[in-house]
Amino acid sequence: MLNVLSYLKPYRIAIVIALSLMLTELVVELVQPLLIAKIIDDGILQNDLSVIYKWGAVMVGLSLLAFASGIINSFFAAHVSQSYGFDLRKHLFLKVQSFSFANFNEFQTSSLITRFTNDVTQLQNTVFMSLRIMLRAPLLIIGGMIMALFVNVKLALVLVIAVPALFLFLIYFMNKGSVLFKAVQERLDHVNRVMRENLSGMRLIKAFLRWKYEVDRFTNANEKLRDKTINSLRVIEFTMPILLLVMNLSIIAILWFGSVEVNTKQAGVGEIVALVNYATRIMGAFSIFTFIILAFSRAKASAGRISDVLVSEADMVDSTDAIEPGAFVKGEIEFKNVAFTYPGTTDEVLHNISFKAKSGETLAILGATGSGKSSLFQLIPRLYDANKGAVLIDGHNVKDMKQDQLRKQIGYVPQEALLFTGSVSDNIKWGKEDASMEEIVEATKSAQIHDTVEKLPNKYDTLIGQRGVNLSGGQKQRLSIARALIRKPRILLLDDSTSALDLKTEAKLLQALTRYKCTTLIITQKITTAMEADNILLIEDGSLLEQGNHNELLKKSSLYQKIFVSQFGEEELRRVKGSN
Ligand SMILES: Nc1ncnc2c1ncn2[C@@H]1O[C@H](COP(=O)(O)OP(=O)(O)OP(=O)(O)O)[C@@H](O)[C@H]1O
Repeated sequence: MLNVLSYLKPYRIAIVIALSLMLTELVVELVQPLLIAKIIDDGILQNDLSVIYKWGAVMVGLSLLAFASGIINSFFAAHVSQSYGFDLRKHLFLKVQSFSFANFNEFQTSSLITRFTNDVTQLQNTVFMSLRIMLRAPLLIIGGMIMALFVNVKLALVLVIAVPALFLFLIYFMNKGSVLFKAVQERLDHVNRVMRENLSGMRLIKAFLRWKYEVDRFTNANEKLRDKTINSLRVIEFTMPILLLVMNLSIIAILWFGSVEVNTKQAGVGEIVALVNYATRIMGAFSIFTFIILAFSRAKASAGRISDVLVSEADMVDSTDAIEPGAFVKGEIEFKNVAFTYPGTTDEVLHNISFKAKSGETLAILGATGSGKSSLFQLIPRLYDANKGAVLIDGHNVKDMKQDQLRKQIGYVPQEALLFTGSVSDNIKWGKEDASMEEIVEATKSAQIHDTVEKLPNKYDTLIGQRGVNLSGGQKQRLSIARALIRKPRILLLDDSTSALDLKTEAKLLQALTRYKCTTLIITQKITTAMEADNILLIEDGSLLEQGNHNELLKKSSLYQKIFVSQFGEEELRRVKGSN
């Protein structure tokens, strides 16, 4: 909580001004009953009009002062709360950018979205309310009691007993509420998660006629959110009637004992009126306490959730003496006895992998689905760190390099071609912000997508829908390749990125890649692609089964022969072996 509140520091002057103005309003409110008592006792009961005029004018003047203070206070409260929300979102965003995938395992995406939006808004509103009314309520209660004691100590004892009891009662509910509202936010996370999965998988849902299942899943999550919220509100609900009961009983007690005091001339009517007035104001302040408990309980839960993200240590940070490979990287890749287990899991997915790809070479990686090919790729740009052994680039362990310098040298095309909302050229420039139109065209020509882009309605300015919905799978793949090529990387990683291309286009693409002279690693299922590579790695169940070029593997690897036969037939294998 303190961690999250520390973001208010830059606004301390504005906060002090807002609180001073709020205190001005409060003082006026506390003085009013005293003035009323004076007007009744010294003016009305004594038939002295001058007293009525004089204190009446003071009351009007003070009301105007409170009015002006209220308006200026609102201005500062809005400024502070909005700026605070802005800063929190910014710091959360920056923090999340520094996360490794291991960090991401800690927080689900839907939960992060709820924290960025709902939780920040909750805190922002609480800050606004605190500067406007929330702090005013407890101060009004305490100030009201003190003033009541000042007016008549004996009668004010009623309030001295009732108010602290109510305070303790409310604090108990506040703590209880905070636990319950944390659970509400978790349910909200769940609703967001279901909604997110549903919206991103809409095509699949329609194709598999799964909408009814999805509606049920959403209804279930929604019901759980409703029930939990109702449950939490229930705790808060009966605080209000109890408050009213206790305060009304206090007022009756003041009137009862007050009438005795007036009869015995130990108190004036004005004093009783002032005390009842203080009691009513205290009751008003207490009644907004229910709302305050609600807001603070939610804010406390939200602050905890935001704080969890902010204090979470990014586990992949550059060491202070990290090497800067800069532009000198040759692009030589070496894996030395590498083993890898995904964070938070126990099964090793890569075992003792060793291989080398010399600068400018092309290396194909073949293996069954789930054998660990993509996992191996992710260790090169350090999306994850190897648990054993070392991944070396130009002889340096990637763990010793500056991450951004390392990644600058790598063009990575992930298995799922992900595009962003924006134009075709925006998406390609994503790989190099300052790329010229010539560079864009050069990249798209190499990726064999230039002709297709030229046929789009607005060519390079054609807008791509969310995640590239208006493009075919092969078009998305080639645009992703163009995005990687525009950086002229020293290392190019293609994770099954040519799977949707026909053989002719793929051959042209591979030919074009040779011009880039980068070290290229291609995960592929196609023998035709592997044939073009200088070296082929055969991966099975996370182990490197065999390596060699096409001809070598055809001779020595039964698995490679099997893959070859599955794509070209027994006869072709016999023919090729015979001609070798
Ligand atoms: N983020 C993750 N957390 C935990 N385990 C994972 C994660 N990603 C993949 N795995 C597991 O690691 C193993 C290797 O997966 P990987 O994606 O590397 O295989 P692959 O050979 O690239 O498969 P495919 O050809 O289907 O893409 C699989 O058993 C998979 O379940």
